[in-house]
Formats: sequence, structure tokens, C-alpha cells
Amino acid sequence: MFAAIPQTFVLQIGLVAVAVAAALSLYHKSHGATHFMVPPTVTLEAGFGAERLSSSKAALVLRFILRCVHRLFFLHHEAILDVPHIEKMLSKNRDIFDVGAMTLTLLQRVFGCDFAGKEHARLLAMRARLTKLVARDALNESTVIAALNRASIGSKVSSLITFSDDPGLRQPWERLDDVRILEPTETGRLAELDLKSLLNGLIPCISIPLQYGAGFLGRNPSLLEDLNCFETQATVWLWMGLPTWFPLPSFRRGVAARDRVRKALESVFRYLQSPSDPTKGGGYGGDADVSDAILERLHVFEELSIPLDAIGQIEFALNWAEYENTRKILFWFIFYIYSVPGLLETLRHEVSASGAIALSDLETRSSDPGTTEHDSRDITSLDIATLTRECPLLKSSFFETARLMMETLMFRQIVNHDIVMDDGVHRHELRPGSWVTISNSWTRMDPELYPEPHSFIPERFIKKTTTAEGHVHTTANIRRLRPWGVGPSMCKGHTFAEKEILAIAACIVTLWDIEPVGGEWKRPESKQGISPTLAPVGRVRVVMKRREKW
Ligand code: HEM
Repeated sequence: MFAAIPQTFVLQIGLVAVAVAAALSLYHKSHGATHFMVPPTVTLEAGFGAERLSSSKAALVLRFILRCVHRLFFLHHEAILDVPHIEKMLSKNRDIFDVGAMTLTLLQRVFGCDFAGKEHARLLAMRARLTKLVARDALNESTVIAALNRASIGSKVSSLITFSDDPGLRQPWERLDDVRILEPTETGRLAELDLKSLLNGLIPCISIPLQYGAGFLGRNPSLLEDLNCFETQATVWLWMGLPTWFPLPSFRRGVAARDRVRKALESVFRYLQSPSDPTKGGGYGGDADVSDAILERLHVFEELSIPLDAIGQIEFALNWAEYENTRKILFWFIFYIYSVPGLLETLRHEVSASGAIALSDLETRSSDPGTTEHDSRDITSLDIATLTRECPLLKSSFFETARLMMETLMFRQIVNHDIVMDDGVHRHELRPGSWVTISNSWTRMDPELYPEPHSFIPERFIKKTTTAEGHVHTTANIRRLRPWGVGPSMCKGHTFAEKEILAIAACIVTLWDIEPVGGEWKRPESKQGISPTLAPVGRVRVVMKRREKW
């Protein structure tokens, strides 16, 4: 990463970042940060994880200075590669590698939970119970397939991308973008838009009403803009420990957006706690259509006497874990599918041949009498089990997108015992209190594991096996790629995320033609935030057209 940028510039920026992180570490220490909060200098050094083996002078100097700062603060942090035996080590020593500190730091700094005076053990118990509930619903293959089938993804994708020229019929995600209808028809099926805005909005538009009720987005019309504003303006600064009063206007806007989302979520729980009391309903009617998962979480919050404002913050954090990576990686996945020569047609053929998607018969849609007529089809059913089993190239392309666009960092704190970790390059002696970050940034680009590592090779993860009867069986195998983290604290929603993304992508591929404005696909720049998936920078203007008569 650093190699492409002038070294003196990297050094100057890096030195400012080290000074800010050190000042923030001191600030938090003097404001009573407990030993379980991740120090800002550690988060900064973790961000340099990708440069661990770099011989660039700027990277070496910055790492040296950070290590001196850590010695001065009596801190110890090591960045480690995700080589195979590290995974075994984390699983075998689950009492030594603690993830609780990272989660509580995220909840406090980024989502604003005030943990002052709260019992640490109670907070950890809450974390464990909520994580278990998510894992129960989002890890098991058949539970996830049933949930996604109930979500009717196929018809949602059809109905959420309508491009109506009637402002009253616009979809919530269209508020994020300047959608230009190019050929106004009754169904508004040809439009110019920013692909990122569409895909950023689509996932929350599908998942949020399923959880908090069909009317939630309508009652909170600025929600999608607030999610974006919080993500782009505030999350990195908050994670670095910047206090919320810091007078940087864009940062303050991000924090205000966060607080509006928190309040919106809090109001659902306020209502659920006293559904018969109209004064507590947050000014709206009922939310009887919240999901069972929300009711179960309410039960946990009540049992552990978590106050309402903290419930809003924790709910926001859980939602963020669910949608933020998913929507970013969906963008990159769709971008690669449509921009890699030949891939779209091959995937269309694969999805169609799998029989996973059923379509309505050709339907003639016409706008005003005398204007253009369109023959188009809608998705009537989507069989997610078949899709994920019978479409290996779709799955392999998704893994390849994850390899290129997910920079996973895992934070752990060492507790209870000393331990030695050897990642094949260095031997690290760690003691209770030491911080460890495990990064996949080196291995995912290792040319020995992935030849031509910077190229997008759709079939890279395809595996062919021949059965005893001589049949060739083709599957997609994720092999050593670890986008979801490793060990006992790895992502608790990865089965859900993977299937949701494959399902949405298959529907888009089936229904839409997408072409870049200007005629040539240009991959946008990307930047690192606090979630593993790299964020696309800027807009990607495209023309989307409903497929006709195929
Ligand atoms: C593309 C989408 C996603 C990516 C790339 C992703 C990635 C990750 C990563 C890297 C971690 C940290 C793992 C570690 O420290 O070892 C994590 C944790 C977590 N993720 Fe995801 N995630 C995604 C989607 C989801 C979804 C859809 C859900 C919920 C339905 C979810 C729920 C969680 C939870 C609850 C944790 C905390 C696990 C724990 O501390 O034990 N994630 N995720």
C-alpha cells in the first residue's frame, strides 16, 4: 500500500497520526479508561498490519516510533499473520485470547454506550448472550435458508428497484442518489444512477423492515442517509478515540447521525416495553411486526436491566455488524460481475441452468398508449439452497471478490496466561494484557497461494473432483481465505451474509443489464474503514435497464 505513495508524505501523515493517537491514549487514560479498552495507539498500529513485512522506510520508522510509544505507556502489541496454525491456536486456547475487550471498546467508543459504573461481568454476559442468539439464527445452513426464503429476496429485488418517475413512489434508497429516469415509462425501467448508492441502500431496505417492522423506514425517512453519514464521517475517528465533542464539523454531523439512528431503534424497544401506553410509543402506533429475534433480544436486555438508551446503541452495533460489510461487498461483487469480460453471460447461464430462479411469463408492460412497450419478467420464486449448491462459479466469484476487497483484522487481548505465537516470520512472546491483531492482508495477496494475486480470476476457488463413477463434481471451496475471521470469535453471521449476497446478486444478474456511463468500467479507489470490507470511494454512474425478452 505504502509503496505507491511518496515516502516522505507517508512519514509526515504517519507522524501526525502517531502524535494524535498518543494524545488520545493519554486523554482516555486520564478519563478513566479501564484496562479492557483498546488503546488508540494499538488501533493505529493494527492499521499498519499490512505493512508488517514491508521494507518501506516510512513503514519501518512509524512502527519503530509506535513501539517506543507503547513501551512508554507500558503497552505491548503485536501484529501477526493469519497463517494456518494460528487458527488452531485460537481455537485451542479460547481462555487466553479474549475478544470481549474489542467488542466493549467498539460499543463504547463507536456506538456511544456509557459503561461507567457498569459491572464488567454483566456486560460480558450480555455480549455472550446476544452473540449466541445471532449465531443461532445466522450460522446454521438450514435456518439461514429458511429465513432468507421467508424474506422473499427475489420479489424484494424486483420491487425495490422500480425507478418510478413519481416522487411519491420512489424507494427509500433513491434518497441517497440522484436517479435520472432516462426513458420515462409507467414502470420506469431505464435509469442512470450511482451503483454504490443503490447497493448501499438495498441491503438495509431488505433487512431493516424484516427486523423492526414494515413501517420503520417510513417513520425514519433520514435513516439511510444517517447510516451513510455515520459510516463515512464518524466511525474511524470514533474508533481512534476522538471525543464526540471534538469541533470538526463533518465528524459532528456523523455523530449526530449516529444519535438519530440510536434514538429510532430505541423507540421500537420503548414501545415494546409498554405497548399499551401511548405516551411511551415514541409518537407512533405499533411495532407488532418486529421479528422474533428482536423480541428475544428484548428479553435479554430486560433480564440484564440494560437501560433504553444503551439498548438503542447496542441494537445499532448489531445492525451495523450485519449490514455494513454485506452492502460494501455486494457493491464490489456486482461491479466485478458486470465489468470482468464474459463473466456476466457465463453467470446468467449458470443461474438459469440451476433452476434456482423461477420467472413469470413474458408480460407486456406499456406506458402511455402509443409509447414504447416492454416485455419483461419478474422473479416468482428463488430457491436459495439450489442456488448455493448449483452455482459454483457465482460462489467462486464471490470468494474472489472477498479476497481482493476484504482486509480482515482481528483484535484479541491476552488474558490468564503467557503464550508464544510463531507466525512463520517472527516469534512473539505475549503476556496477560498484551494486544494481538491478526491480519489477512499479507496472506490474501500471497502469490504462492493465489497466483497473479492482483487479478480478478472468477474461477480461482473452483474445485473439481471426480467420483468413483467418473462424474466430475464442481464446487467452490474457500480454501485458506479467512474473510470472516478465525477461531471461536469468527463472524457469527457468515452463512447468512454469503447466501444473502449470492441471492441478491443472482436476482440482479437475472433481471438487469448494467452499463457504465461513458462506456468503460473503471474500478473506483477504495479505502479502509473500521469494517473489514474496503469502501469504494466516489460514485460509479451506470445505466440500468430491465432485461427484456430473453
Ligand atoms: C460480508 C459480510 C460480513 C463480513 C465480511 C463479516 C466479518 C466479520 C469479522 C471479520 C468479524 C470478526 C471476527 C474475529 O474477530 O475473529 C465478525 C464478527 C461478527 N459478525 Fe460478521 N461479517 C459479515 C456479516 C455479518 C452478518 C450478516 C452478521 C449477523 C447476521 C454478522 C454478525 C457478526 C457478529 C455477531 C460478530 C461478533 C462475533 C464474536 O465476537 O464472537 N456479521 N464479522
